[in-house]
Amino acid sequence: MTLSGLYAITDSQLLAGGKLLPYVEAALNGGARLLQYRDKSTDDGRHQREAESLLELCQRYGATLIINDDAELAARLGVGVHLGQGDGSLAAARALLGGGAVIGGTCHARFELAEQAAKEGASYVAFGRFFESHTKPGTPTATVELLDQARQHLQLPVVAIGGVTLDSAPRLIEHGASMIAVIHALFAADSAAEVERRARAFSTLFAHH
Ligand SMILES: Cc1ncc(COP(=O)(O)OP(=O)(O)O)c(N)n1
Ligand SMILES: Cc1ncsc1CCOP(=O)(O)O
Ligand SMILES: [Mg+2]
Repeated sequence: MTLSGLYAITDSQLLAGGKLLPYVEAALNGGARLLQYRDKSTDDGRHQREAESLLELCQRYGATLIINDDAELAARLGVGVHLGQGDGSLAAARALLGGGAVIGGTCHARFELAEQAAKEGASYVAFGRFFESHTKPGTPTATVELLDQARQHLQLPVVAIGGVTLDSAPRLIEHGASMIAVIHALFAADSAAEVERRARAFSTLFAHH
């Protein structure tokens, strides 16, 4: 599987009212290679149902599905997981999901968290937020120097996240981000056609990398 390109992340508010599947399909049509199912509610039944539908879509498009926060749901579906600093151990997730699963870890703006994530068996590390984020304001701010440091000293693909737009993404990619994770600049759109157009524009940025 590819750990490079546009990494689309769902949002239960932006995709409410029946938009989840059509907007995600549009993002996949536009070239998103990874999809994270992120729903911060505690509705386990909905999580299970929606994640199953998203898995079916991802399989159709050859994309990789990753579940936010919940390694057990990921294990039930046989997919990957993304864990933040308070979401449980990456090593335990690796033991649960096996060697082939994509497991990502949030490292905010701290290189030593990325070194730790690598030791615990992460498949990628995520730095950010890089810019003001409507979706998750107030987290620590990362810089492109951190991306340079990761490119030089870390043997893992790097995700850049947080307020990334079509205008700001190229610089992050130039500094070594293998994936750009996006919610608002992709899914805050009036139509599925617009999501597809944006996904294609993000994906094109990776064409020469
Ligand atoms: C790709 C990616 N990077 C970072 C995050 C943030 O994870 P976390 O810090 O656990 O915050 P929540 O997303 O759980 O609110 C992410 N989800 N995905
Ligand atoms: C989940 C997360 N973690 C750090 S910033 C962020 C939100 C990313 O969403 P957006 O692309 O809308 O800023
Ligand atoms: Mg989390």
